Amino acid sequence: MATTGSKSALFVCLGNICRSPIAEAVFRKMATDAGVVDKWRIDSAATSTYEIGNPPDHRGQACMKKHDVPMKHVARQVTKDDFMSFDYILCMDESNLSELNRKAKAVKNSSAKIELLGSYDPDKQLIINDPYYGSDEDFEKVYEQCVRCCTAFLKMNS
Ligand SMILES: N#Cc1ccccc1-c1cc(NCCCN2CCCCC2)c2ccccc2n1
Repeated sequence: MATTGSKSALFVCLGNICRSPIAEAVFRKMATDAGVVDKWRIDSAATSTYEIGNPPDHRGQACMKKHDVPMKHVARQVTKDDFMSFDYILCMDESNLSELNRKAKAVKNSSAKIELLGSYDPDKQLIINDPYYGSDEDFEKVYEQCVRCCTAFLKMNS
């Protein structure tokens, strides 16, 4: 049950072990540092079933430790209820976006705003690419993009 003035954001990617748990953790730290985390429901999820029950990728964990951002998550797949209960569903690439819009069509009263997280990037990098087959550098790029986008998103919703 949402209280007055509360908002909610669900970060989504393909497997919910690389990009979306990083985005969730970065946003939660920013909201905490801004003193508003209690006004937010923050979570992340996958479009796929690939990694359900698994922790974040070890490369992402190493990146977040390097930046002193707490990250603790167990991968889950997005549910029909998510489309009704979150204000924002923020995803990483066009494949996530089309998959989410397809799933939303099967939900009677889907009210979430489904957007690319990259649409908030002041550097206009619209897509946050999947680092699964990539390097530590690719995870660092995901982190930097999430910092820029989450900063703008929080500012816009404060
Ligand atoms: N798919 C793709 C893909 C395409 C391009 C770049 C990355 C990926 C890619 C592949 C993954 N797991 C390997 C394939 C999984 N199996 C696919 C067939 C069904 C049974 C599961 C990922 C796992 C977690 C997070 C991101 C991932 N991303």
